[in-house]
Amino acid sequence: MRAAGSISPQLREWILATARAGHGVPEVLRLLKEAGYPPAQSRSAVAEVLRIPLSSINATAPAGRRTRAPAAPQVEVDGRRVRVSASMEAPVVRVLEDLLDAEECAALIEAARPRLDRALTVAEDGRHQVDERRTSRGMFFKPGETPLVARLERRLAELLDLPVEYGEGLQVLHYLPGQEYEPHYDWFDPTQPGYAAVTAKGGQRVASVVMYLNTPEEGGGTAFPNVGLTVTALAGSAVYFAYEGGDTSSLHAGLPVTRGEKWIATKWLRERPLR
Ligand SMILES: O=C(O)CCC(=O)C(=O)O
Ligand SMILES: [Fe+2]
Repeated sequence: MRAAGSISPQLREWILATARAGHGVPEVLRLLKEAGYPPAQSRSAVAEVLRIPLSSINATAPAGRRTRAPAAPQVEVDGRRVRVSASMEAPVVRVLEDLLDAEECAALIEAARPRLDRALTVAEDGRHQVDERRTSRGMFFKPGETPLVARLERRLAELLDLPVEYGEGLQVLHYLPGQEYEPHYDWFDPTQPGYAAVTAKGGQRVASVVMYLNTPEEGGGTAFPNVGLTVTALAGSAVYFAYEGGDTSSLHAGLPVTRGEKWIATKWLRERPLR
């Protein structure tokens, strides 16, 4: 192990510049490994330079669970056939057809509609905040709040091979023309001061499922700008994507709705049980 203070000025500068350029800790570590630095040394250097607890980036910390990506061509879950119509590996993306039926989509929208509020994001200090990057309105269901929510949670658990306790409460978002969700990552940035608080229960997020509850007349797809992919918002279908914390290829956005409206339900999955 390297003693504190023995990091060369060049390495210190490089770590700072790379983190400031928007690369997450795992990406910084990957680049260091590529450049030939021993992993343990890299971890302690990154922890010291970025002033984050070594335990939050230590590879020896108990590894949490991951989701299983649904396999093409189709998966039988909850008595239905979910078709996997497109797959990508970097980032891990699956486009899922017929995950929800029309009645389920309509029932979720109607249950959410009276409870919509300005959608919040998680601030750097871990608190929820109103954010200009996210202009939609939304609400959260409590885990298992209604029989329909509970059934969807079980369906997703079976589909992704991850028990329901690893899932955050289902979120429903509503976008009107002009509203969007600008490019962002769903994983929590370990370099942010609020990281310990948001991950204290459940740990890091490992995957997301964005379910389309209606088909917008125009616009409103989910874009992955780093890989040039846009998934069309089609009622009843969904996009699943997984990321090891810091996977910058998972950058994604809810594109502006240009005509009509857009309703989605999002499920975020954690590496450890939340309850
Ligand atoms: O609206 C979308 O298509 C994307 C939503 C999203 O990224 C999220 O809820 O985290
Ligand atoms: Fe997202």
